[in-house]
Amino acid sequence: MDLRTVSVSTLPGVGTKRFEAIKSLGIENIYDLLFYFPFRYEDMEVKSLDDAIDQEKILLKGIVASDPVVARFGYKKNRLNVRIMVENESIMVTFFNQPWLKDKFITGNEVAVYGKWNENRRAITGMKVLGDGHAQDSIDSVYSVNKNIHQKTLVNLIKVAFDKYSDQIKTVIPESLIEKYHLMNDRDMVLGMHFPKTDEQNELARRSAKFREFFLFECGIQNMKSRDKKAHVGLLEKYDKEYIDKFISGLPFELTKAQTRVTAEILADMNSSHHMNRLLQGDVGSGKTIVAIIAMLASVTAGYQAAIMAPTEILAQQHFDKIGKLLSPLKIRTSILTGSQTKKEHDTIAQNIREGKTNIIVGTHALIQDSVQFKDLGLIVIDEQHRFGVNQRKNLREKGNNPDVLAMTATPIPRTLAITAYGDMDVSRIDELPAGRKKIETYWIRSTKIEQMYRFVTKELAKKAQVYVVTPLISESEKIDLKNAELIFDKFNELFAPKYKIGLLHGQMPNDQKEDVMNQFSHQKIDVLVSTTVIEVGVDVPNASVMVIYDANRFGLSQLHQLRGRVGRGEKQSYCILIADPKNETALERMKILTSTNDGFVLAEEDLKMRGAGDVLGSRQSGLPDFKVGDPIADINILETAQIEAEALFKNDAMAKPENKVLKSFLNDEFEQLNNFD
Ligand SMILES: Nc1ncnc2c1ncn2[C@@H]1O[C@H](COP(=O)(O)OP(=O)(O)OP(=O)(O)O)[C@@H](O)[C@H]1O
Repeated sequence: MDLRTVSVSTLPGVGTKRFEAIKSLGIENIYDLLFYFPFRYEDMEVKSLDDAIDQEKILLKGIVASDPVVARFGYKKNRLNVRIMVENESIMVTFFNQPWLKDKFITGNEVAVYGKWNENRRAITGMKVLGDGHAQDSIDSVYSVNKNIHQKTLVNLIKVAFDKYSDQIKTVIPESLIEKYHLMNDRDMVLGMHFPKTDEQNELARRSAKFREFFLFECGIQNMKSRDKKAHVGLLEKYDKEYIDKFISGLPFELTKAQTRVTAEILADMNSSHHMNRLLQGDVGSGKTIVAIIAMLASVTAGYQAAIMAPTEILAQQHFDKIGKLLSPLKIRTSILTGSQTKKEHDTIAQNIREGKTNIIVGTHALIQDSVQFKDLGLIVIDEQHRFGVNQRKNLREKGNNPDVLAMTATPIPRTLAITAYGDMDVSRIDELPAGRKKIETYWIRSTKIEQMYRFVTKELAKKAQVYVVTPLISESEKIDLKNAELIFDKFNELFAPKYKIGLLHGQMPNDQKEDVMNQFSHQKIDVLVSTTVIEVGVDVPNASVMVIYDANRFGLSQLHQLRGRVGRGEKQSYCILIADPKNETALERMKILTSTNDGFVLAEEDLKMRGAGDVLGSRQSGLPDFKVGDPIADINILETAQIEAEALFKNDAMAKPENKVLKSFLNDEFEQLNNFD
């Protein structure tokens, strides 16, 4: 019997109202109910007073030493006080608003009270009382419920369902893996998750449930990947190899080995009939842009259009300028589409794109509007892909006839994210910087020492350095940020103008002004650029060599690394000065890590540990699925094992084996849902 086809409403005691209530938790059938696991457990082991920790929960056992007294206070409130003797000490027990518990305390009887310990008063605020005989050790499961349904009701329903259907719980994980990793079968796991008798039993059940959850997820990913590969649905972009080789040898610099390798990987994908879904990862300044340009040019030589979507207008403009410089001598027609163009401009550009008059289109998310239709889109490049939501990426993909996709990111991908969020993508990595780059020297100073920074900047300016000064995000409000940037701008003017030219850049400036300031900075007409974080990603001015970041503790590690990556992009020795007054250990730790390493990978791993995946990649856009039992960061080892096993299963076509029958039919039903995961 498939428990997913048996409705919870068939259980005794579940009428229409209760069924509705339970549905509000997302539970409809017996399978859902049995796999609705507790989100935490309360340790109900009796402890000694020596183990009691202030403000933490504890279960204490003792003899009732006084008659309970219920006192009323306030409006309809009451308090029950009773003393119990625990290890020869009289402990005060208080329960709020549960006067009926009075009957549980009979002088001279043994009781166990679970509650919050107050060290100062040697007292406990009770949450639960276990009477005589019940005070043995146990573990209590705690479920996430809502106002429609009580913990107790839910637990009872799970009990009833388990008693009736436990024989029908089929184990979906292949037997060989259960043995290899010493896991529980699904029936024992369900039992150990809901009603554990010992910590060991619960521990094993949890490990099994985590493996099961990760493994099924990874099977979904593998399935998607193998479908993409098998079905010849991708575009075959037969590009002109000779032309591309010539273009590469004509570049003003030689590609690094890593750039050459990833370019070959990408071109091979494009030149095959399977669909390319590739992630290009390379640390800040490693030279991803030129690789993307080569790929786009290849697509054009194959007779297709190519598009690149950037997260900000500044970046789109920068790409457009670079592409124009390199490709217009070759008569490649390029255009740029952003949100700030007039309707007339937009319409003309969109028409050229539709009619195939434009070969390469650079844009922001304006590219995904309905009014933009391509004639024959062959390749999409998505720059800083985590800045776009899953849907935005999907929309762009749907613009052509399943075009090849190249996503780029400078965020080094910690293992967790590589396995989960990007699991269905092939990954190319640029793991070296262009020759001649020097290590950026990073210093951290407290705001009281700000004069040191001014002195340093004075010295560097005298050496013709260009300086970025990034002002903090004081609040969510752009206005306040701006005011702050203006104050700092004034200060720099006071100190350095007119000898040096100071520029100001912020998000609220009209586009053409932003462009103008950026242009002046990149042509060395501005010496110091005071900016909000609009310059965070991608901005490329190789001559700039000093980065000053105010209130650095307000930024995440990955973000600081991105900002710092705006310098050290040429051959000059570059510096980064972080101004911060860390208020706690973690903040202090972050400053220390930044000054000690330039390795984006190390920083991203640390960031992930400190802040969680959602924050590192921008919440909800991380593409990380919502796991229920496992935590992709804390349980990375289980996740990796699950990934390896799922991959092996698909690689060897082992799915056809009889031992995987249950898994296969289970997944067949689940895949529909998993396929939506982009
Ligand atoms: N092989 C190379 N040799 C020398 N310079 C290079 C090479 N490849 C790229 N560059 C230059 O290095 C700088 C950084 O390259 P690019 O802007 O592509 O970096 P990126 O990987 O996109 O970094 P970010 O993620 O910070 O935007 C550019 O000025 C680019 O022209």
